[in-house]
Amino acid sequence: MNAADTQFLETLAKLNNSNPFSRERLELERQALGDAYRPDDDELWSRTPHTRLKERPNVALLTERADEMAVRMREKLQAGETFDRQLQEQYDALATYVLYYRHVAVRKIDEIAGTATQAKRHRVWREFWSEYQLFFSGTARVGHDRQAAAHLFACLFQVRRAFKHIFDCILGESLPVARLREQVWQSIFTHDLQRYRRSLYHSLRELPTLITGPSGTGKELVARSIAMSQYLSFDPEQERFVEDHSCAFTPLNLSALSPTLIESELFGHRRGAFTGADADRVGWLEACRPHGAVFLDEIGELDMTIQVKLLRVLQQRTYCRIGESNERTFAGKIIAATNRDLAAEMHSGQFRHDLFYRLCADLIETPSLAAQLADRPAALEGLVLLLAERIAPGEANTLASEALQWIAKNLPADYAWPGNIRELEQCVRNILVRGEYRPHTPQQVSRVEWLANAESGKLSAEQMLRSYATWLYAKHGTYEAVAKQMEIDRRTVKSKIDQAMLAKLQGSPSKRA
Ligand SMILES: Nc1ncnc2c1ncn2[C@@H]1O[C@H](COP(=O)(O)OP(=O)(O)OP(=O)(O)O)[C@@H](O)[C@H]1O
Repeated sequence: MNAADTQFLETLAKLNNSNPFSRERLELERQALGDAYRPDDDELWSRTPHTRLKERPNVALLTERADEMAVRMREKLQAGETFDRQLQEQYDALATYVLYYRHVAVRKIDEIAGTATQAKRHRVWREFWSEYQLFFSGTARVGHDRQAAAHLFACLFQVRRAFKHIFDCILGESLPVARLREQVWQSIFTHDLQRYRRSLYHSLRELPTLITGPSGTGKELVARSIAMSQYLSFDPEQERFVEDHSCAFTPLNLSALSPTLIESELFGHRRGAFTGADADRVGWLEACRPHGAVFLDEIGELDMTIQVKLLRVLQQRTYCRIGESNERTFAGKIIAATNRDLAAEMHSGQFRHDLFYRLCADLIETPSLAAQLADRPAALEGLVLLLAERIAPGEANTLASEALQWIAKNLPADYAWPGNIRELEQCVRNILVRGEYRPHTPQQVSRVEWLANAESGKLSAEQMLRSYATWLYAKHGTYEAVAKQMEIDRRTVKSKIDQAMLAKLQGSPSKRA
């Protein structure tokens, strides 16, 4: 093996364990390929409307070289040569890389998943297993049996799913969004993929993830990507995954529910536990599969008494149904989100310290669209085109150019997009349907739908109270601030918020429960 081979092998071992959304990854590709590296292919970390990963020449070149070197090294092993520990580890990484690209990356997810036909799954697994044996039997690799192969297959399938969800769903070419993709990957695998594969793949779900960021910046999207990318064991005897990954996500919008309902939805209840509980009910924590996640949207809304119970779930993984005393164990992952300043709420006594710190073990922040465009104004073009592909696939190019022209002509260059990507999506949709878009700023909605009604004397005292409370809430963002201004109690404010009006004020569709 010459110096170039040694350098390639060393770098590829690092690359095999690196975060594909990091800048480090591009640097490693550059090192591994040397003069052959194509600098014009520098976009792995940010998907553009014109780039797809499999078309990247650098990846194709790397795969080709890795393939060729893996076969050479395998022949040496078969001829009786032995590798020292370091070389053996590098060979393991090289073989893993090759197995991924030959058997997993080239497959569509539903060719491998639990939903695939038995015949398809059988073929994919058998091909993987037989090449795994070719690479590893007779080597010093620890545990090169069927179970070890099944575990590696499961990990590589997880990598495939995570990559697809993050790369395809979290759009944006700016640096803040590139960092977001990198963070999401770390939430799934940590920063050390090798350690994850070795020992963390089952226990990492015990760490909750907290996603913060303004409304409409993709917090739910991020939560879904994490939930759908959890580890699933592969059973080599049955030749199938233990579960279907597609039903792993359970979202719960806490702001739309009363405290009693939240408690019952989350923990379940026993028949007769409270008025109206006329049958036993399984809560979301109980229904969540071990590889799944419960997503608690608007965690800042959680009542203090439920915060205590949730803390117990996070610390001890246990909870009780309402009206029961026997403890049950929660098997999945908790993902929470908020667009409020949870640290400030903790300091003002509205959110428990212990729960806050527990949730912060893994923190992700979604950037506002304004921050993305400040970093890279041209990112708007790519986003509009990708959103247009989602909205009207057959008309994406024409719709995107119509939308971009309309935006350039009618909105100020520094328009802040207060509803973020959700608003941009709505703008593109409106332009498709009506050929124009009218931003729903708080001032406009208030003038058109509320003050105008008040001026014409149409509102009852109750409607007036609800509208005013909602309008203030949209401005201030907390019940406390509204309560203080209106000189009424926080709970009354909460009960008066009109969700439909709030959604309009925030430029977003009404929340579902
Ligand atoms: N980075 C992104 N890439 C692609 N789509 C995005 C992105 N961010 C947001 N969106 C889209 O914007 C819409 C709103 O996203 P989502 O519901 O995840 O936002 P959110 O931050 O959870 O909002 P809220 O705080 O109001 O619940 C969705 O249609 C989502 O697909």
